[in-house]
Parts: sequence; C-alpha cells; structure tokens
Amino acid sequence: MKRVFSFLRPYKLPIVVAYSLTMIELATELLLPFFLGLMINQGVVNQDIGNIVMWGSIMIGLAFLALFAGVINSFYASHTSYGFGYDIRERLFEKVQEFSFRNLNQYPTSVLMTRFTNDVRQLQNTIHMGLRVMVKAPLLILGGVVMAFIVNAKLALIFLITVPLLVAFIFWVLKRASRLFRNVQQRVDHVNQVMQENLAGMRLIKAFLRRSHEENRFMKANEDLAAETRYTFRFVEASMPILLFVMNLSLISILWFGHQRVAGGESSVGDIVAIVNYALRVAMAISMLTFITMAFSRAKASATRLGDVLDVKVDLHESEDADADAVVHDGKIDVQHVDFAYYKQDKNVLQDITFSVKARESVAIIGATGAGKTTLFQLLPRLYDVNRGTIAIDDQPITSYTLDHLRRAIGYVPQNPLLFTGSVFDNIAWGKDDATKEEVIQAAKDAQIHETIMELAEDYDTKVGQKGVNLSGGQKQRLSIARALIRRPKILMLDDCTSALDVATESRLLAAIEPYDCTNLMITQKVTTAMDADRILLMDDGRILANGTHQELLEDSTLYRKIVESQFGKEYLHAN
Ligand SMILES: Nc1ncnc2c1ncn2[C@@H]1O[C@H](COP(=O)(O)OP(=O)(O)OP(=O)(O)O)[C@@H](O)[C@H]1O
Repeated sequence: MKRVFSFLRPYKLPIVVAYSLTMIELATELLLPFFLGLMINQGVVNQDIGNIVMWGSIMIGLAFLALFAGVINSFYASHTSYGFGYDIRERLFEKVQEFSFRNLNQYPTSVLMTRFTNDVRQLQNTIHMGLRVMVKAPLLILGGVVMAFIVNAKLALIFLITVPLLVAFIFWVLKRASRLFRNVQQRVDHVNQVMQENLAGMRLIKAFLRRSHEENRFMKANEDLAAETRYTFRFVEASMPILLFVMNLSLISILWFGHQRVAGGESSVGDIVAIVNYALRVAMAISMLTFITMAFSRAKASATRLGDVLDVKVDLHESEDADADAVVHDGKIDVQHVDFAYYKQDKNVLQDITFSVKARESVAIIGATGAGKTTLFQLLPRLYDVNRGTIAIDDQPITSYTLDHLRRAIGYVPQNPLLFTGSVFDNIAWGKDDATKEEVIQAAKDAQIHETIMELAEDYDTKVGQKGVNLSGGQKQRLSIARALIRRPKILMLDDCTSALDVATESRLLAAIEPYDCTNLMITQKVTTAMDADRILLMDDGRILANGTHQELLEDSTLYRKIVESQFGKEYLHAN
C-alpha cells in the first residue's frame, strides 16, 4: 500500500491545491443553507424584496465560487491521478524488464496484463475521486451537523441519532464488501488468463476442434466472474434502501417536530428549511462516503497487487565481482559439474553436467524431449543461475562478465521464434542497436531468408504481425536466426530452430554460418544435422550420456544407435 502511494509524492503541490479548493467548495456548501434560512426568515417571511435580493446575490456568488473551485479542483485531480497512473505504469514496466526468467514464471502474462491495466486504472480513478471528495465528504457530515446545531440545536438533536447509526452501518457494509471485491478481482484475473490463452492459441484450438471445450472453459470463468460481481453488488445495493429509509425517517422527524415548534412559536420556517437542507447535504455526503470507501477497498486490493509486483525480489543480479571491462573474445565454453533445478524444492532438471567446447567449434546437442537441452542453453547467457557447479567462457566464470557483455556475446535463437509488430527489416535489425541496411541484408542472406523477403510485397518493408502471422514457421525461424546473426555473436545458440527447414536449406544455412567465426551450439532432433557438427552431446534425463563425433557415438552409445536407427533404419547401422 505505502509503496504504491509513495508514487503520489511528486504531486504534493497539486494535491495541496486540490484540497484547498475542496475546502472552498465545502465552506460554500455549508454556508448556503444557513443563508437560505436567513433569506426566508428576514426576507420571505417579512416580504422584504431588498433582503431577498441581497441574500440571493450572495448565494449566487457563492455558487459561482463553488463552481470555479470545483472546475480547478477537477483539473488538479486529473493531473495528479493521470500522472500517478503514468508513473506507476512506467515503473511497473521497468520492474518487469528487470525480472529474471524465474520471476516471469511466477507472474504469467495475463496476471501482469490485469495489473498493468485494471489495477492501475482502479487506483487512478480512486485517487481522482479521493481528491475531489475524500476530505470533503466527512467534513461535510461534521460541518452539516455543527451548522444544524448553530441554526437550531433542539431540531438538530435528530442528527445525533441518525448520523452515527448510518456511519456505523456503512462501515459494516464496507468491511464485508472489501472482501467480496477482492474475490471479484481474482475472478477478473482468471477470465483474463483464459482469454489470453485462447487468443494466443486460436489456431491450435481450431485445428484440434476444441472450440466447444474452450468456450465452456471461458464461459465457466466468465460466469464465475459475473456471479461474484452480481453477489457483491447485490449486497452493496441491498444496503441502499436501509440507508434511504433512515435518511427519510430523519427528514420526516425534522418536519414533524419542526412543524410543532413553528406552531408553538419556538422556531422559524427559515430554520426548518435550513435544517432540512443540512440533512439532505449530510445524507448526500454519507452516500458519497459510501462510494469513496467502496472505491478505496477496491483500490486497496489493487494497491496490494501492484505492490506485490513492485516488491518482487529479482533473483538474478549482476555479480558483485563482475568486471565492467571484461568481454568475450573467443567463445570457449567450460561447463563443470552443473546441477540445476527451476525451483529449490524441485528435483534437478540438470544433473552433474560437464563438457567443454573449443572456440569456434560446432557442437550439436541431441536428446529426447524433456532431456534438459533448452534448460542447459538458458544457463549460458545467465537467464537462470546454476545451483551448483560453474560455467566459464574464455576461462572466466560467466558471473565475472557484466550481464550486458555476456548476453551481447551470445546470439540465442529460441525454439519458438517470436516476431514483433513492425517491418521485416525492423525485426532483423532488432538484434543490433545500430544495424545498417547492408548488415541486415547480409544477415538475411546468411540465414537463407533474403530471397523469400525479396518476393514479399514490400520486401524488407513488409509488415509482420505481432507473431509474424503472415510468415510460415520456417520463414519465422530464419528471420529469428538472421536477428541473432546480425549481432555477430561469439557464441551462437540455435535451439532446434532449423526443424522447419528442408535439408538443402538447412545445410546452406549452416555453411553460411561457418565464416561467422563463432562457437556454434545447436540443439537438434535430426541426426543428419548433428552428424555435420564437430561433436555431438547426447543428453538424456538431465545428464550428458555421451560426448563425441557421430562415429564415436555410434560405437559407444546404445541410445545414440537407437536414435540413428529410428531415423536411418537398421541398414545404416549395419553399413557403419
Ligand atoms: N519454466 C520451467 N519451470 C519448471 N520446469 C521446467 C520449466 N521449463 C522446463 N522445465 C522442465 O525441465 C525439464 C527439461 O526441459 P527442457 O525444456 O530443458 O527440455 P528439452 O530437452 O529442451 O525438451 P524439448 O526438446 O522438448 O524442447 C522438463 O522436465 C520440463 O518439464
């Protein structure tokens, strides 16, 4: 809470101005019924037009003053609340950029989306409303009661019964409502999550004819949200008739007793009109207070959720002994006795991994799905830190490089290529800050995608969708390889990203990468690809089972022979 509201600090001055203007509005609201009473007592009862005009003019003047104060207050309230929204969104964005992969696993995209949009908006609206009426409402209640006593203490006694009753009742309602609003927010999260998964996986859903299954899933989440929201608002709304009943009862009592007192000559008509007016204003302020407190209880839930994101402990940092000048020159890799688990309590996904790769050597990594190949790749650019053991590049532990220098030296092409909205050119140039047109074209040529790009409607200027919807799987893969090549990395890591390429294109691509003067690690499922590498690492169940050339593995590893047999047939094994 505190953490989130600290974002209001830069807006101290606008807040003070907004509150000062509310005080002007408050003062006029409290004075108007008082002057109305005087106008009736002195002007209307005595038929004194001069008096009526005088008080009327004063009241019109006050109303204009209140209007003026209200407009300026609204301006400052908007300035503060929108500024707050802008600042906190920016900080949240920065924070999520700092997240490690582990942190990102904790907060799925849908959850972050809800927090960035819904929760920020909730707080923004509450701050706006808070600056408009938060201080005004309780003071209007208090001031209204005091003024009613000043006008006519005996009639005002009714306030002492009704106001505490109403305030206590409202607080009871709100206490329950805040828990209910928290539940609503959780349901919103769930709906967003299902919706995001559905939108992202729409093609798969259609291909698998899972439409009705997904519709049911979404309907269930949506119904849950609707039911919870309905229940919450019904509860809040059910309290309204009780409020109105008590308010109207107090008005009737004022009129009842007032009438008797006027008849007995103990009170004037003006007093009664003024007190009824105060009663109405107090009632309005009480219902205003209800809305504010309700908005606050929702905002409190949102603030806690935003605070959670802002307070996430980023678990991967620049190492203290990182040398700011150290850069990777050769791309030699040494992995020694590495164990890794995604979460401390989990079993190790990688177990005692040890291997070395010489600079500019090409090494293929092959193994069953789930063997830990991608996990191993993610350890080199320190997307995760190892639990045990060491990884060194050019004989220096990877922690001795700054994250920037380490990751700059590595060209990582993930398994699922992701393209950003923009042109083909932008997507390749994304890999290097100051990429020139020549560099982009060269990288595209080497990634064997240049000719395909030239056939597109606007060649390099062709727009690709958020996930490159207008390109084939293989084309997307090659674009994302070009994006890695343009960095001229010292270590190139291809995570099974040539799977969608035909054999001829793949071998042209690998031949084009050779002059790149980089160490090449490549995860593949295809033996034809692996056997062209200098060496093959065979992984199974988080361990390295074999390490050698294709021929050596054929001789030493039963598992490798099985893989080869499944792809080439028994005859190949007999012949080799
Ligand atoms: N983010 C994650 N959190 C927890 N466990 C994970 C995570 N990512 C992968 N794993 C687990 O780690 C193990 C190794 O996964 P990994 O993706 O490294 O395998 P892989 O060999 O690359 O498989 P594939 O060839 O199918 O891509 C699997 O058991 C997987 O369930």
